Amino acid sequence: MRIAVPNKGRLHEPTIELLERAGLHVERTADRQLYADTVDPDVSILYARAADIPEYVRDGAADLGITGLDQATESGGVVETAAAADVDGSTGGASGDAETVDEDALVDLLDLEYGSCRLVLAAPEDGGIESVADLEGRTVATEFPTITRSYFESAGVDAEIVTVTGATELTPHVEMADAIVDITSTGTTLRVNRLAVIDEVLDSSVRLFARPDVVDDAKVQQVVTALRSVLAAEDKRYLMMNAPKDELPAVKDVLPGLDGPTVMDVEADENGDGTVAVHAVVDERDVFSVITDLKDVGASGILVTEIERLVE
Ligand SMILES: Nc1ncnc2c1ncn2[C@@H]1O[C@H](COP(=O)(O)OP(=O)(O)OP(=O)(O)O)[C@@H](O)[C@H]1O
Ligand SMILES: O=P(O)(O)OC[C@H]1O[C@H](OP(=O)(O)OP(=O)(O)O)[C@H](O)[C@@H]1O
Ligand SMILES: [Mg+2]
Repeated sequence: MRIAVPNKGRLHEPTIELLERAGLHVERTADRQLYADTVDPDVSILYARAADIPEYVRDGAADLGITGLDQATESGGVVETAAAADVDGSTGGASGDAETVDEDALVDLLDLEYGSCRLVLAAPEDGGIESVADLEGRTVATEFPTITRSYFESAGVDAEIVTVTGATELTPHVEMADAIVDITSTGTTLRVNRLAVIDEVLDSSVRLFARPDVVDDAKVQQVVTALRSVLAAEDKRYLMMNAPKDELPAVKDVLPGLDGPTVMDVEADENGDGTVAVHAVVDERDVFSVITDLKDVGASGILVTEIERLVE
């Protein structure tokens, strides 16, 4: 099984890092390599441009692809979520309507939660363009012509779309366009170029994509489980502590845990006064208050550690 991943650009490093954390160690060879093996002999990596990855998956050059939702949407074909594509056969209703399933669709298996950005319609500040309707008969420059065309179609506005390959923000200032559809994340580039957001076109983040025919493949499911376990662990912490046995109910009240805390006898409890060790998984954002509450009920020696992966 082959996974297409970005060969360079801002998505390359975080993608390799995620695969590593998921236990799919990528073998490093020459810098300009096309393929790499992983620790799993059945899984290899194909390096490609972020924008080309959806096509590689559709064509069968790769089975899975990791890239931005914006890129998958731009490359054509409807992008279905795993549930909407009815991949596990358990969902019914409207999603089961075969006529709505596009042959070219890629299945959006998992939101990998990085590379977050927004595709927005933006126009010069104080330039008189305040809504999409103001662009009737005007020109819009973008690196995303497919998405932009369908956005204007749904808005019922007839605008001319000009395709550029970068530095889109410059085009309104050289009279090439009246507005742009471009990516923004921090908003710095728009601000520097005195452009104001008129409308949101698409919310994007990096996803794991698959062709519909490989979704039920056992290896694909293993990759999904491995990647999901990294995401699940990200905002959790593992807490270990000692607590007096008779305070256990109070300790358990403080620790919502996944399946409640694990409680173990402590060998060093020589005088048998009933000290136990308690381990639990806690939401990262709750750690601060949970520790205060634990100390109040007599817990001591509290350790907080990060979790590498959490397979549920
Ligand atoms: N601020 C941002 N600007 C551009 N892309 C972003 C941003 N934040 C997240 N992304 C995601 O990264 C993708 C761009 O990947 P790409 O490989 O083109 O990276 P890049 O760093 O822009 O490289 P290049 O030098 O080729 O432009 C976008 O399609 C989007 O999914
Ligand atoms: O909201 P911001 O944080 O400012 O990010 C948005 C900018 O970043 C991207 O450009 P990139 O750096 O990829 O350069 P490029 O145009 O050469 O692709 C994108 O095309 C915007 O111009
Ligand atoms: Mg770029």
